[in-house]
Amino acid sequence: MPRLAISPECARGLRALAEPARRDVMVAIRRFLEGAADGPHPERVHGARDPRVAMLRLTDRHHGVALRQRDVCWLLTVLPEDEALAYARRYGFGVNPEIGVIEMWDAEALERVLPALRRSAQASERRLFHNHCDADLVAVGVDPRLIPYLRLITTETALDALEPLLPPTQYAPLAALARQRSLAAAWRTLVHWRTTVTAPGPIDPDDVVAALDRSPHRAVFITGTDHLDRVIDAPEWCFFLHPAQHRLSRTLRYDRPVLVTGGAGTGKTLIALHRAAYLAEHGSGPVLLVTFSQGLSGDLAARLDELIPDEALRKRVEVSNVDRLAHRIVTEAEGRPPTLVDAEELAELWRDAAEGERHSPAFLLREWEQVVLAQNLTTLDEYLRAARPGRGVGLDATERTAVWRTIERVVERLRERGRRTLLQLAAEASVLLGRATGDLLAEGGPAREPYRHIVVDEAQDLHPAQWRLLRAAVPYARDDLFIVGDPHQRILDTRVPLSAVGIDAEHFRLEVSYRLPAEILSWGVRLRGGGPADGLVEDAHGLAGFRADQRGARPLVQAYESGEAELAGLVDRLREWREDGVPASEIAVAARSAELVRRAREALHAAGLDVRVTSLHGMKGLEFRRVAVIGVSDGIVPDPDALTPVDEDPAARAHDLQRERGLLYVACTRAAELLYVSYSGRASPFLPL
Ligand SMILES: Nc1ncnc2c1ncn2[C@@H]1O[C@H](COP(=O)(O)OP(=O)(O)OP(=O)(O)O)[C@@H](O)[C@H]1O
Repeated sequence: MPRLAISPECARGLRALAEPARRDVMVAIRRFLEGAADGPHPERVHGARDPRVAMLRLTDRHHGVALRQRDVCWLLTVLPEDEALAYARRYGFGVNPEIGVIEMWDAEALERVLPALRRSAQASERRLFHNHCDADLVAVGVDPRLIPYLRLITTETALDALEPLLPPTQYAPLAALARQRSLAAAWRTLVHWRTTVTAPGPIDPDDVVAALDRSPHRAVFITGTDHLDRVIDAPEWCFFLHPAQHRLSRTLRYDRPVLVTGGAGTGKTLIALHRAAYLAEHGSGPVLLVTFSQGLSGDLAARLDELIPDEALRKRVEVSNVDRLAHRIVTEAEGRPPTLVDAEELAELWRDAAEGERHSPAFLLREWEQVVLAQNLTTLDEYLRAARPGRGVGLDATERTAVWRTIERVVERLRERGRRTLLQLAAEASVLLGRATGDLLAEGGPAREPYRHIVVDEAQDLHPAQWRLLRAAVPYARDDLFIVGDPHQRILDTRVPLSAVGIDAEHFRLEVSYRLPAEILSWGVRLRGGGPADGLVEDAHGLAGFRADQRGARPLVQAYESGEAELAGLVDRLREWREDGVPASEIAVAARSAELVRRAREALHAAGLDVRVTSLHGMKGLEFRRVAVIGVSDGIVPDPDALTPVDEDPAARAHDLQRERGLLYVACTRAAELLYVSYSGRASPFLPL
């Protein structure tokens, strides 16, 4: 029986085929897979650059192009006959001598540029790689067949011009070698492309099958006809992970908690989903996949359904958000659901309590959440001795005592009314779990943590009380916590390093955004400011190195005379997008103020444009092809009501500004294709010039 592997390009092409051609092609591929005597057979292609290239006559019109070795056929594409023939003759194939992954390059185009390379080499004495012998180049993974071309290259610009013709695993080390002139730097670029943690064993450059096994981002081996249908029908991210994504999500075991950070669109959520799926299959108990909000957990659950079609396996993963988890644990312990206080009532309680006090209600609320609840302080004595990280105004012992008394009054009022905040619930739930575990451990019984593995998405916004809850909900054991997040996308005030909540995590960083075109990414980085963002990790990194592989349109920033003109401009813009054929579900509009959200919704609804219109907060974690962010005007962004007065607490104000900036950055980086930003009057001070 032949073995079939499918490339992501092939899966994409098959998905795009119109019916009935698609159905007929799929029937033929199934027959090939089943080894049917009258099914398609690989045929040699005359004039192919690689003798292993074969053609499969799938239907009268469509032919498959494959690379064949032994019983394996790696199906690269399905095209009309002429195009398939041209494709088959065009590409060269190899196995990276250093990391053993499969490589494919545009050999025909390279041959076409050869005369130009020769001419420029004749005109210049300089050779870009003159310092490196052939063995050096092979040591950083260069295919020996490409070396004659490299010897003609005179400048970095000439090398960059060849990038589209070379496999990325050839271009990346060469570019590093040209820029940094160091073999170690060149070699390091290759490590990103390894799909396993450990280096592969000896590499046979002629063994295509072994190379395909090492390249799950380029080839999925099909196990049967049902699997074939799934690989073609499911979204690409379900089967084809980029090497770092694959490596991180499918590592056999982690002995310590893991933290993966990376900029917008680097695939953190996909990694979290794949890790959860991996743990469902290979882990040793119930898995919790947890995120920040209820809306996001709904989205995660739907994506996990796509990733794990097997119902029994899917049931091993519970998808939730931290608030819901806390609520459930408290409900179970108390036998009835706790009553939550709403924001208005809480604000009123703080207003009453602060009357006649030195500090404002907002200051006191922050002190409660960021110092008292964050450190789980339960007595005045503990509070008097506590550090107050992130708080800009010092408090002496007398002031602390007064603040503590005020906080106590509010907590007491809440207790009297039988109401609690979500953070209080998280704190109580972690105590409840700790108690259960402690008791059982004391008896020498099994641990009572409800989960064996926890995977956390959007980790940057979790409060220390929530971290304590998660820590208490899973035993200290291998593969306990797998955490993904981006400190630059923080939209709340928590900036806690994991080490401060007892999580000693091994840290990995992702650098390539697969969502953003380079133009939106670099604009976004200017908006956000590339400096380090604190939280999650102790040694905060900036956004240096964060990059995108794809190019696209620059963000369009549009100024208007008035709010009305801005809304009219939005309606025109969205009409255009719909006329371009973009489905309404792939468009989102966001604004900072609830009033603007309401007005935009009305204007768009009246124009028959029913797209998602939401607050900047509501954009967190989502993705759309086209995004419009409106009302990015001075006086709206940052929201003046969300800023602490500078004379009250300058540090808190600086944090507020950073949070508001992060919020705008999050909304703008949801756009995978086009970003439109508008304002009326003066532009927001956050907008890059
Ligand atoms: N392996 C992949 N296959 C297909 N698409 C991918 C892959 N990796 C990333 N992408 C694209 O990049 C997008 C971003 O992935 P994901 O949402 O996991 O990133 P993220 O790092 O969680 O983003 P953010 O932090 O901005 O929410 C995906 O929705 C998808 O469009």
